[in-house]
Amino acid sequence: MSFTASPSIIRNSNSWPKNMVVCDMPHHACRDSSFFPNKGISKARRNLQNHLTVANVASPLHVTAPPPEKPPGTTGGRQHHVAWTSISQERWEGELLVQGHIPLWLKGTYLRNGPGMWNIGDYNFRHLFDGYATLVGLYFDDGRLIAGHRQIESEAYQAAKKNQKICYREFSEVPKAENFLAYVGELASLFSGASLTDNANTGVVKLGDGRVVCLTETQKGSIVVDPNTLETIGKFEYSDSLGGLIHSAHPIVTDNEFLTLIPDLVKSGYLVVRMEPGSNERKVIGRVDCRGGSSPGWVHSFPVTQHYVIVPEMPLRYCAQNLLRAEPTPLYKFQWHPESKAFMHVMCRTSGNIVASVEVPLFVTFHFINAYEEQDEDGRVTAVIADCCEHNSNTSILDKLRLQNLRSFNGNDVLPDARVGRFRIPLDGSPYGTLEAALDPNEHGRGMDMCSINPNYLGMKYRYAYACGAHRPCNFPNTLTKIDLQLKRAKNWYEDGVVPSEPFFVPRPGATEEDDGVVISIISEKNGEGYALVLDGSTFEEVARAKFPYGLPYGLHGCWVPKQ
Ligand SMILES: CC(=O)/C=C/C=C(C)/C=C/C1=C(C)CCCC1(C)C
Ligand SMILES: CC(/C=C/C=O)=C\C=C\C=O
Ligand SMILES: [Fe+2]
Repeated sequence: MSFTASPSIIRNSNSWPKNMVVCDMPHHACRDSSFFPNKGISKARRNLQNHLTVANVASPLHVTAPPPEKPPGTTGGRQHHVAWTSISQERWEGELLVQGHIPLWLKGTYLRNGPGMWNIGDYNFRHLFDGYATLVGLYFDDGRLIAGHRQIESEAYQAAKKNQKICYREFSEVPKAENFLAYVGELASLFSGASLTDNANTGVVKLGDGRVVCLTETQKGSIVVDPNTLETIGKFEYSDSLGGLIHSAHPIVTDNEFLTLIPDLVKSGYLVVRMEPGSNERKVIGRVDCRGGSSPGWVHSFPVTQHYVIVPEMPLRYCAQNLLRAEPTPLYKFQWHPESKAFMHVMCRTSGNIVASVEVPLFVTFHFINAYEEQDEDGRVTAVIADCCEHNSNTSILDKLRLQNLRSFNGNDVLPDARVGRFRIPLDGSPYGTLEAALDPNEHGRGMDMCSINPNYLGMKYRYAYACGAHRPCNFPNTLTKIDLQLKRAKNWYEDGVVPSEPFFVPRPGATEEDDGVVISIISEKNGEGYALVLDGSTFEEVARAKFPYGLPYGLHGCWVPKQ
């Protein structure tokens, strides 16, 4: 990854760089993405690269830029937190002033995706997950940090800008009948998936072949981006004929493979599929038939072990009627079916055989943290352990993420309790698995979501997880927490009024300790500002922070692209 600031940033450290590629127009004024010719940004990148090569600086060169003029977001006349305020420029890029010391080994780009724009013109979206995708990049090199963000040019976003209205079905928003009929043609488009969004606002992954793809829950919302310029390159087209309209928002991605689950809404089940680096073709490993209900459970994410893919069957199930509704229900496109029970299925990665399928206590989760195989003294695998951010089987968390709720915090503690839910799935043929808190949830303020681990421990016995916890009273997870699953303790980072995004762990190259690395998060502050934060993965103390010239909206998931 290369730095991407203009040379004027370096020469002129006290003023807004003249040739920085900035749009401080309100987003609805930026209707045409050709407004920003790519030529400028590439030239700036080349110039800075040349500068770095010649100067080979070890200490950061600073720029302080004035915040773009932006009307604060308001709810009923009251200014609301910048975390829940739409980004006001389509893109920005510049070097940040670093306080503290970014480790010199940290060379690469942290990319973070999320729904950063929650309105089109005067129309305000309802739910956090509805927003159009904003991709943020933090480029680390030589202790310096260049940051940028850019809107992802999905068809849904482009159509909304052009027509000044929603044209595709988002998480909760549905276009008014005349809009989408006019836009995509006929009603059949609903069933073919043509009216579903491709707004890739949930996560971003680096495939083994180097391609970087932004994702959401719709398959058509797989969009290839350039990690250097944050530019939208185009659709990631799956070349197989597996069909299906949706998939897990969180595939398991390593240098060797891409694994995901494709829910089958017709014959209630899931296809477990695998794609090789360099390929666009997913191949079926196996199929799981659901044991409860006529519809599969929502699979936002799933875990793997060394030998198995774990397929969760959550009683919060996709609901065909709700998919077709024009107005959102309290559970959006889903329905809670406690009578259908909850199950965990374990599939062998190589044969596709189901080696265990057990009933488990009811649960609600977005995010699995990790899983591993438990062995007895003789090294025989006796069970699978799978950990997740579990919302005490309370579905109300989905509705708590409505923007109106997030924007109206008045000091009352309204965040439902959550925990690290640990499933134990026996492999001896027993019909039941267990689900218990892996540590006392008070250790992390009974808030728990947006987790990461050391990626070298994926599918293996592990000790540490990083996540967002709670410092109560709050209405959203507002701390960063390091969970020690061995000692059953948590260490928490908190500052008054902050909304931190997912703490993302980057291991130090060559490290032998699991927590030897850094944790990166992007913080939105109550005064409308924000900064990138780097914590030591081991001590969980701050090592550096770098203020943005503007506060960023909340974001969801990220990935690390090491410098080549
Ligand atoms: C941002 C996030 O975490 C989740 C986003 C989920 C989305 C966009 C879900 C979209 C869907 C539709 C538009 C119709 C089909 C069902 C479903 C996958 C929920
Ligand atoms: C931000 C979130 C839950 C927070 C609750 O405590 C869930 C995000 C899910 C999508 O990625
Ligand atoms: Fe997620």
